[in-house]
Amino acid sequence: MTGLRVDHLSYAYGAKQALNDVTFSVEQGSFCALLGPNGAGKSTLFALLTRLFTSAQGTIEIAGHDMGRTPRKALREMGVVFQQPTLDLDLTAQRNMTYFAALHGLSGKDAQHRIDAALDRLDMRERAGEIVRNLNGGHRRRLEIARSLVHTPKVLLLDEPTVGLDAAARRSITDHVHALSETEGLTVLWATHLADEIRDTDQLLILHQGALLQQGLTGELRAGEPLADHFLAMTGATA
Ligand SMILES: Nc1ncnc2c1ncn2[C@@H]1O[C@H](COP(=O)(O)OP(=O)(O)OP(=O)(O)O)[C@@H](O)[C@H]1O
Repeated sequence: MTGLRVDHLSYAYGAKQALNDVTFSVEQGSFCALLGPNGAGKSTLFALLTRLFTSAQGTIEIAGHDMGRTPRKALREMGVVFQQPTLDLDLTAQRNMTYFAALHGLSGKDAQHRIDAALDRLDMRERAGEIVRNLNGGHRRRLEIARSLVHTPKVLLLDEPTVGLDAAARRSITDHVHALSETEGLTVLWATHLADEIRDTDQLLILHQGALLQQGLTGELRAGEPLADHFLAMTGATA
């Protein structure tokens, strides 16, 4: 089954073509990395996938639901972690989770059960009572990922989720999210410009100047070359 399907998607800001006829699909339970240099069109793609923007050209399907025809069903199956953090720093981790659950119509014991499970998945349960301002950057990011899973989506989208984190926190978060796709069947789209966050067994999309230059299994695409070198050869940009 397909977790995420994008078909002939294009988008322009006035005369500036930001995405040009992008087509790809990600199987349910797969981890797919979207690698592109600054300005490649990653954020534009995320804005379209999350329906912040709409486009008359192309279609998007989330867990079998067409975003244009049945947006609510499609969005219900989606968890999103945006590049800019959106936690309330003055509330506890728990309150941030409860608030988000309520936005999804979840309350009471059912909500708490889901919150506990989501915090457990990211090893954050013991920090539930802490004020977010007192958490380090890595723990805040893990909390945001836990929060995005409260309504048990089938597809998780993350837009450069490790920006600003140190190497250890980056490693921990990439490991956690890889584990979510492996053990829980979550479909993951992970946008990054950092080649070291990507594994040979991940599906890879290389986006450059709004177009997909390559897609396939990372290990096969890089064919023995370090991924950063392969990316440089494809795009002229460092990763
Ligand atoms: N509001 C806008 N008006 C005009 N052009 C824009 C606008 N937003 C983005 N662009 C252009 O569209 C292209 C794609 O931008 P986008 O932000 O999607 O890239 P990105 O891969 O997410 O880059 P970054 O990693 O820097 O966020 C870039 O050339 C950018 O300059």
